[in-house]
Amino acid sequence: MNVLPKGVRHIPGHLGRREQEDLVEDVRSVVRAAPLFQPVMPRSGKPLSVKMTNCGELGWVADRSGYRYQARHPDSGEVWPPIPERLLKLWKEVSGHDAPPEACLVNFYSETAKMGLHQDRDEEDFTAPVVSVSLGDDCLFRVGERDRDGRTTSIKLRSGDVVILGGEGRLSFHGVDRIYPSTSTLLKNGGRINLTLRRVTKPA
Ligand SMILES: O=C(O)CCC(=O)C(=O)O
Ligand SMILES: [Fe+2]
Repeated sequence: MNVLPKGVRHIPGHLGRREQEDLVEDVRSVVRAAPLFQPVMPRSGKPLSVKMTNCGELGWVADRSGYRYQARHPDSGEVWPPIPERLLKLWKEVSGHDAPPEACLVNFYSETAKMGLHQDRDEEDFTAPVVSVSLGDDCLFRVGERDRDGRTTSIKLRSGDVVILGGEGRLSFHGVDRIYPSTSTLLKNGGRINLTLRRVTKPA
């Protein structure tokens, strides 16, 4: 069995098939209100391989001027749609944190997409965990420690799995090395959706 770094929790199969299907419907409504956009690397402008959107009071965006949270969609200028009730419920179940999430990033991975090793550190406050949900095709998820050169462990994430980075694991480096095409029947056109719930602002 893989030993995960301290503060990193993997809950395989937390969501059953029906719940996953309901979440996909929720994501579809979010995408209708806030279409997927193409994030790019700051400075270089090189596109990331994932497409993104958000729901919640704040959304995470990446463009030539940097990585940040903002209240509006970068293309349409509209506020983000609210975080679906189902995800607020999940946060209550697993986060161990009183205050609700402020941001939910929706990442869409095609069969060839990946995400380089990084820390989630654009938030003002790290006392709340990061809670993330996988839907659709399996992926190879890599997670390490607080420094980039630390030991890393790789685990397969499947549809319905939940990962929590909290406490000592809140700033663990992590990334997605690959997607395993056609491993799930959840999404009609294949690929993987990741939903990442975070608190952004410091408690009042
Ligand atoms: O897709 C995943 O499982 C991880 C996504 C992620 O790390 C992020 O959006 O910051
Ligand atoms: Fe991340």
